Amino acid sequence: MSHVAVLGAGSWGTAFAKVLGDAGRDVTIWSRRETVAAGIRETGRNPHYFPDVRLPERVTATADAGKAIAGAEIVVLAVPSQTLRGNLADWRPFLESDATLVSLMKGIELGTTKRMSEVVIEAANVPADRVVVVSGPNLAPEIAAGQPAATVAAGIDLRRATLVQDAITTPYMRPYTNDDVVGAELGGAVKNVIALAYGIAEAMGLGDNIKATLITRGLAETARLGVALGADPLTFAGLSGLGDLVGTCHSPYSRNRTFGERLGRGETVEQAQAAVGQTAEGVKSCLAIRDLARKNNVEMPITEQVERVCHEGADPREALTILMTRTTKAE
Ligand SMILES: NC(=O)c1ccc[n+]([C@@H]2O[C@H](COP(=O)([O-])OP(=O)(O)OC[C@H]3O[C@@H](n4cnc5c(N)ncnc54)[C@H](O)[C@@H]3O)[C@@H](O)[C@H]2O)c1
Ligand SMILES: O=P(O)(O)OC[C@H](O)CO
Repeated sequence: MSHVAVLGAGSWGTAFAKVLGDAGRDVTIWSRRETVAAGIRETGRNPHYFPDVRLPERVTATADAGKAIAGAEIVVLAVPSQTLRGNLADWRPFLESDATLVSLMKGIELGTTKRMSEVVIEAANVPADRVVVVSGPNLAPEIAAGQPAATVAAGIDLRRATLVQDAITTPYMRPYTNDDVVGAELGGAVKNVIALAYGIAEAMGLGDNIKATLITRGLAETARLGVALGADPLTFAGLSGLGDLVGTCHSPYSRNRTFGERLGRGETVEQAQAAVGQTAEGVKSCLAIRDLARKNNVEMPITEQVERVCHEGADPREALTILMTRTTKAE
């Protein structure tokens, strides 16, 4: 069996490589920083992200993308959404002609408003059936610690979705297949925006009623956009929809929720980014999702207000007032 390449040695790339290794796959992680790659090779741990987590012996690392990708039948993409296109331009020459490309990203590209699988198809110049999206309630620190979790491997080619499902099945990870790529990707991208709103609400000392409302109405606007783009509405009731939304909003591990809490305490986006350190996709994606919704004449009031708070300096209290005083309507 050929090895799996995991491109990106951040929080999720590292935890996902551990899952693959525990499922019996030989894994090569590509890290941008040679120090991180050397740390993984020499200590069997990612010194920057999970210094206390021992990676399986089958997992190694390199800072040479060509070496990581050559011969891999599965190539896992685990970089920030906004850098993916540029990264793929560099990696494309090394891809095997039948490799399955797995997207772990939960974002929408700024400017183009494209989903990550669309970016992969374009930038790697591969047909849509070669892309599988993995998305679900998958907080990396829990998974790195071996806590049980489930996820979705979504692809239009069931054979490839099943290939990925098999490659990540372990006693602590239970993956389901799904053919709704659009629904899986939108659930993952929009939940980050709603988690920002949830974090803001938490920091403002708002009660459980309104936080439950944010989750429920957040899912409603996610599904509205999804249906307009051809997703199956039922996908939003599944792991990559409601599951991920609830997991992210509730978890102190969530970078998006934490980022929102900092904004809700009055920090600027720059201060919150410096404190969180890692990728909080919703901060940039809220702009792209808002634009995508407007293009498709879909109302996304929570996303609109998160964008105003993140990028237009709006006061969260004013944003809440706007949401609460919208024209009343049927559910
Ligand atoms: N962490 C999680 O729990 C989790 C779970 C599911 C999905 N995701 C998604 O996975 C994706 C990656 O997130 P993460 O948690 O690994 O983020 P992270 O911030 O922990 O890691 C990002 C990695 O990308 C690298 N990177 C940054 N800029 C780069 C560039 N220009 N080119 C190449 N590499 C670059 C960083 O060095 C780092 O290794 C995001 O879309 C996120 O939403 C994360
Ligand atoms: O830490 P976050 O907010 O990026 O969320 C991580 C995962 O997407 C949860 O499924």
